[in-house]
Amino acid sequence: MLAEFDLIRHYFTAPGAADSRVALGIGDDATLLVPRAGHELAVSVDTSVTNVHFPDDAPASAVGHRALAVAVSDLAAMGARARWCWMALTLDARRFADEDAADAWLSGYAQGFLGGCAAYDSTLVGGDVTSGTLAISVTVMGDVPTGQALKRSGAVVGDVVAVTGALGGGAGGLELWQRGERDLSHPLLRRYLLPEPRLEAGMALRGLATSAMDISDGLLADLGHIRRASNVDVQLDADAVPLAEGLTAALGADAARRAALSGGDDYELLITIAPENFARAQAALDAQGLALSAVGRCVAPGAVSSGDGSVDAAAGDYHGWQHFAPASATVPGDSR
Ligand SMILES: Nc1ncnc2c1ncn2[C@@H]1O[C@H](COP(=O)(O)OP(=O)(O)O)[C@@H](O)[C@H]1O
Ligand SMILES: Cc1ncc(C[n+]2csc(CCOP(=O)(O)OP(=O)(O)O)c2C)c(N)n1
Ligand SMILES: [Mg+2]
Repeated sequence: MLAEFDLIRHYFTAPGAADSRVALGIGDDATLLVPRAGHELAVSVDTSVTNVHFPDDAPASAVGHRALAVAVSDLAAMGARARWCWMALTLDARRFADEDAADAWLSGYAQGFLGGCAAYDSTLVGGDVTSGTLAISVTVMGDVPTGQALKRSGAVVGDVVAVTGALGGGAGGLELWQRGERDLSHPLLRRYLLPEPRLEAGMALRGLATSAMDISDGLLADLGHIRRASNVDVQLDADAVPLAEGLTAALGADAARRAALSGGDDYELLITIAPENFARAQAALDAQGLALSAVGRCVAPGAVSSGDGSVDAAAGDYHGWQHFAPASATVPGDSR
């Protein structure tokens, strides 16, 4: 096994053009960056842990891609452009004791991670390597013209609630993986293991969406964040939620609906937008080959009869992902 520093140099020195806004990159105690004038920096960190966020036996390249993509998704949700990332990698010393196995895994992982960096225009500028349970913590930094970031707090009564793409594919892919499906070209497996952050969509929605977030925990749970931050309620039309390709065929109608409403791992954008701007936003995303579907309306707090009434009766016992929920607990997705 290579020493930490050799490992970093060997696997994680990204090729490509030097980034003129990196005054000092990998190799010193800290990174020095030159922010763009007239922009705010958007910064976020997300951790991916083996057997919590991805299966232990997932292909290494997918693990690398996914760890970056889910972190970059938070920049997309802010309407920011990706710029830089830091990757803190914890490797299981026992699993990586065999040199060939370690090399195979790290090569695949680096290919997935650095491929994502190239695709999202995010330069790897630092990180950390430690031993322990396999986990990856990715910090992303992006920029957005001052005042134009899409927050969770801007929704107002009357806004349309909309989602990009289709939902349920993340949870559907996880279910298929657990059933033994291993063909990474399967659309549902791709949605789970190779999600694509909606960066271009987020940028196109600047000045149009009144609020935005990415769907990581499940639509119902994540809607709760916008409701709380914006002090609105949401009348959701659960039947209007677009289902991922092949989801109903793979899971059946009930489980497909549950996956789309509360499965999580979709990394689509959830937005609110004034009705008069909806068609313009839809056209902008259509030009990117991405659907924008209206799934509900923002209403005054309390205007819907009860917690589950804000969704519809059939969704009442659905819940979103919670890291510390006991296995038997049901947590209403739209509870505050
Ligand atoms: N350990 C922590 N310390 C400080 N802030 C945290 C911590 N964990 C989460 N947060 C903050 O709480 C908010 C919600 O976090 P999270 O649910 O992980 O958001 P997301 O789904 O966008 O990743 C974010 O603003 C995040 O920065
Ligand atoms: C092996 C495995 N089991 C279960 C899941 C489901 N899952 C784990 S974490 C999570 C929610 C998203 O992760 P979180 O750490 O909450 O991300 P954040 O909201 O901070 O972006 C989901 C749906 C999964 N992705 N992989
Ligand atoms: Mg997070």
